[in-house]
Amino acid sequence: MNKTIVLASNNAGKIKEFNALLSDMGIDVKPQSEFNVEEAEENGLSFIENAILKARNACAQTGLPALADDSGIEVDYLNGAPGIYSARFAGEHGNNEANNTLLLEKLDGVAELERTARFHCVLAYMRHENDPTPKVFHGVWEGRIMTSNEGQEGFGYDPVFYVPECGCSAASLPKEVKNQISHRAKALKQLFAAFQQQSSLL
Ligand SMILES: O=c1nc[nH]c2c1ncn2[C@H]1C[C@H](O)[C@@H](COP(=O)(O)OP(=O)(O)OP(=O)(O)O)O1
Ligand SMILES: [Mg+2]
Repeated sequence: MNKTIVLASNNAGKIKEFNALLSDMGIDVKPQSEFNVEEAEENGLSFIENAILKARNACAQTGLPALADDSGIEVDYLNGAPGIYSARFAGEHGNNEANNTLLLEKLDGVAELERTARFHCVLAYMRHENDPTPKVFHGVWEGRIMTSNEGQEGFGYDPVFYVPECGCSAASLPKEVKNQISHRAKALKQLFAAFQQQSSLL
């Protein structure tokens, strides 16, 4: 398995995690910035649609197979928000600090049991632009929203995401631990199993 796959993401935090996880699997992934891929418009109405849009866009602009990740956090008290809009919850795309502050504000005074939330990671893998059967994988990580920021590791909502199985925030976990148990790790394990079962995918 030594073929190049384009990673259809511009998120530095995600790219780091993919590099760590996929190099363990012997897969060579290159971020789309190396091919000057212009970002896709994420106008789908689900993680699945957005992941496919991003993968197809990267295939079209590189002629290579592509893997995209659309992910976000679903908060029960907010009826599932921010969901697919997680990256722009507070308005400006990718302003993690503002997103976390807004989320803490919206849950101000809400009791622990009502603060349940989960991360979703949907991966879409496409062999080429017109691939009629994109492979889609979905990982979920259950937790709840903290009452303040904690921890320096990770990215995005990690400082406000409490991981019950570890008793701390996701941003307090060493990256090796997060990369074993996260939504992204779970989806990638499925992808890897599919690659092993069906080598014609690569
Ligand atoms: O493990 C995670 N730990 C913390 N936060 C996370 C995680 N995984 C996703 N997230 C958050 C970041 C962003 O607010 C949104 C993803 O948005 P999403 O559109 O998929 O990514 P993005 O625009 O940052 O980069 P790109 O589309 O180029 O891959 O969910
Ligand atoms: Mg995005």
